[in-house]
Amino acid sequence: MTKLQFPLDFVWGSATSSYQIEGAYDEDGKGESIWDIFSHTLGKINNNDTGDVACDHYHRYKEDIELMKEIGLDSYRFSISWPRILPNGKGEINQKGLNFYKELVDQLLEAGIEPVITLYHWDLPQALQEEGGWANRDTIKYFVKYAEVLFDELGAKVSQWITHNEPWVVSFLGYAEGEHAPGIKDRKQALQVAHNLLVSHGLVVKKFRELDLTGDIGITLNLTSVYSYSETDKDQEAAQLMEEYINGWFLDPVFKGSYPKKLAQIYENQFGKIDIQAGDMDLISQEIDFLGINYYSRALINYNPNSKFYGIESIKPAESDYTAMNWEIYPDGLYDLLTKLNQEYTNKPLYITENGAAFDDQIIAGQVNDQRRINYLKEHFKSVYRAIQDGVPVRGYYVWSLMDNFEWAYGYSKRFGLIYVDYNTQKRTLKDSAYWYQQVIEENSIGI
Ligand SMILES: OC[C@@H]1[C@@H](O)[C@H](O)[C@@H](O)c2[nH]c(CCc3ccccc3)c[n+]21
Repeated sequence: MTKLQFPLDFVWGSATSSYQIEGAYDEDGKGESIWDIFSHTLGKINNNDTGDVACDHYHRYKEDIELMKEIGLDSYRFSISWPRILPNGKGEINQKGLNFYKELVDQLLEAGIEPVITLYHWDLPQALQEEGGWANRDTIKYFVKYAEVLFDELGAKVSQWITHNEPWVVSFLGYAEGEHAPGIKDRKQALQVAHNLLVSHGLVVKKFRELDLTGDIGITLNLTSVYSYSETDKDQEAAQLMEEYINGWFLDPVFKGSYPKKLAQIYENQFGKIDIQAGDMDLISQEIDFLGINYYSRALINYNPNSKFYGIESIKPAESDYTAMNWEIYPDGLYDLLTKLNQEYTNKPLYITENGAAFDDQIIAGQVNDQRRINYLKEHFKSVYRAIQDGVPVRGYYVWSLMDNFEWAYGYSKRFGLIYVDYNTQKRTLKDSAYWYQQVIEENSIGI
């Protein structure tokens, strides 16, 4: 069997986020987040599931770290719950909340697992939402203060920081489509939110530099490879617009200091100007140390005059394979994305901060034979291998997710984990994919 050998220092990890796994939503002084409010609002989440208990990671973190050790992770990416640190988003620090993350980091380091912290993975303190949330430019300064508390407390121990997880989702699912917290449907407000998130990213990076911390800082964007369904001008124009909407809207400000021209003009014609202050774009596009990429699938686009979104229509080829999220399985898209990022945006190190798949996992006699997830991961690892061979500086890969968890509007109905969670008993069971991943990590290679 041929083995594809990864670079010696390649980082194999797995990722989670606070609201999706911690539970203890109102324990030890934690304040409410917008996701506590959203999930407690009937009809918003599948089966009216909530993150009140989730995987009870807040109490079971030691057991979960043992499982990370068993898999052999080099690194673990997790997010910090802002309202656990600052219950009102600003002001009084909740020491018990801070202690939880200090202990988590210490236990990870003791286990030889590198902690990578995401400062914001969607769980805004509800107290700030009541003042307008990310649509209010004041939230930016509270985010910087929150980051500073964590830099002061953990900066000496944590060497990799991510300012935001997927500002596109926060903006356009939270404030335009209304599918995510805070459930607002106002595309103009969503554009202001996107801008404020980017400014907050820039100011946190600036604060990180001022504190002269030893680690690296970057941002994680959900990105997809966009393809035109045909060579017709209309299809190609629609694909180009989708590229600007999904990828360019955040990649261009961060790496080029401006919004994508075509779509920015469409939005300005439709909504007027958003509030962009002098110096914002320079702040947003200041140097970062790495880019985090969350890749799941591609977008295949054709022009449809009846489409509700600027003539853009997504095509789902019948002959393709799909995950339980109905996302097309398209590993080549990861290779194409990585090479495009390196050629058109940045020579900085790239991390796959999320890639993974939900399938209808069944636990039978204490085992989960998730061969489809093994196949999915192997094919995507091969795409990363090809990109590295072509000189793209991909430094690491975090499987989404370490364990089954609260899948936002889908609640607990979608399982992405390497570890199966029985939510009635909270029993964890390593799936076949976890044992497969354990061997990949041990050998730092994949057999093809
Ligand atoms: O849906 C699986 C994961 C989430 O559980 C993570 O919290 C989130 O970072 C994340 N992002 C994506 C890709 C973008 C996306 C997010 C939500 C809904 C649809 C697409 C997939 N995922």
